[in-house]
Amino acid sequence: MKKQVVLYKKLSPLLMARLHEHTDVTLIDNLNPEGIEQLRAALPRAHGLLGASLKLDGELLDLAPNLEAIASVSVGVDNYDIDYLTERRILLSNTPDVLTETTADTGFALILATARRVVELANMVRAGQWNRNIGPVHFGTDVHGKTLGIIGMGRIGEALAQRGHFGFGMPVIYHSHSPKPAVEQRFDAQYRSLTALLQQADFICLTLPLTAETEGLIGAEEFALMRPESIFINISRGKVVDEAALIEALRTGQIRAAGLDVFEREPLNVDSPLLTLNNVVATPHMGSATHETREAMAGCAVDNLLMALAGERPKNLVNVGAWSGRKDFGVC
Ligand SMILES: NC(=O)C1=CN([C@@H]2O[C@H](COP(=O)(O)OP(=O)(O)OC[C@H]3O[C@@H](n4cnc5c(N)ncnc54)[C@H](OP(=O)(O)O)[C@@H]3O)[C@@H](O)[C@H]2O)C=CC1
Ligand SMILES: O=CC(=O)O
Repeated sequence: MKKQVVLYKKLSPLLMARLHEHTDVTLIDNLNPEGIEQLRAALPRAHGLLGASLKLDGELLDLAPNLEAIASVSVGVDNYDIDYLTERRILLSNTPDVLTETTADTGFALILATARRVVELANMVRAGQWNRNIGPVHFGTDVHGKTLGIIGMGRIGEALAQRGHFGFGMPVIYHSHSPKPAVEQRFDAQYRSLTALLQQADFICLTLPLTAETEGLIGAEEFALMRPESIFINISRGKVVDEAALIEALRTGQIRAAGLDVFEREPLNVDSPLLTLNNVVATPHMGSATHETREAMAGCAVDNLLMALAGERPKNLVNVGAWSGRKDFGVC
């Protein structure tokens, strides 16, 4: 008998065919209230789940007594209760690496767009307001040669450092749990405390995960350490930042501008004060959103799920404790 998989994200025909070959698939193609009801109805028979952008907590997963594995089509795993999954020995996998370069490209797009006011000035042209040569009131600020500050020197942080160092001649400073000698050597980067980074960087870029430790990491006190020339970029998760404090910092000129791909609540409400500010470039959580990368992520998730359902350790296992737990209990 084939195992039952519930998909809550559409896949390409190629990946769909691959999944169908090995499993019985139920597709929930919309996560509206009706789709969530369909998901709840499908959970009791599910052995595997594959999807993204949905909070899967214990309340929902208690409906899935046969669940063996969840393959998230994302690198971030803040939508999952890892302790709960580990306790139930449900294998959680994610999709690191394949999205690193694309997400760093998005980060750099936001750096350039905010510094050079690309969106604001392009909108001015569209609105028919380009009536004479632009002057200082419309000038931006240079990117090349400025100090790039990276908070969270992991895969994406490193890819951002590569772009800044080699592409734009930017001195790189960074903050992480611990110094990274290999990164320092490669990009001539220097480790800083969080406080020193916030005070010294021209571009302050968040590339860390949302965890209990990072939630609300950047608030009023942290914005107060930045300078009026500082540009703040968030491509990690909205909840790492106190959004009200960010809005205040932008409004009062405590910082120059912000490039934001992620928000406390997504999709961002059209009434958000952020959208009234010209010095904000807001994008719709599109860090990894290219055809190539999204297909690679989905392929990676399908591989992980099929491995897990075949009793093998998925390549990108997140909760290693669930695997050792399985072995201890003789499940595999
Ligand atoms: N906007 C988008 O579309 C996308 C957003 N993302 C987000 O980016 C995040 C990072 O992805 P990725 O680079 O692959 O992950 P990595 O795990 O490779 O890197 C994360 C880094 O953050 C650092 N970190 C974690 N907690 C802290 C902390 N409290 N203080 C300082 N540093 C910390 C870690 O440091 P150390 O190594 O020292 O422990 C680690 O190096 C994802 O979790 C996701 O939330 C990812 C893809 C797309
Ligand atoms: O935000 C995207 C992710 O992959 O995580």
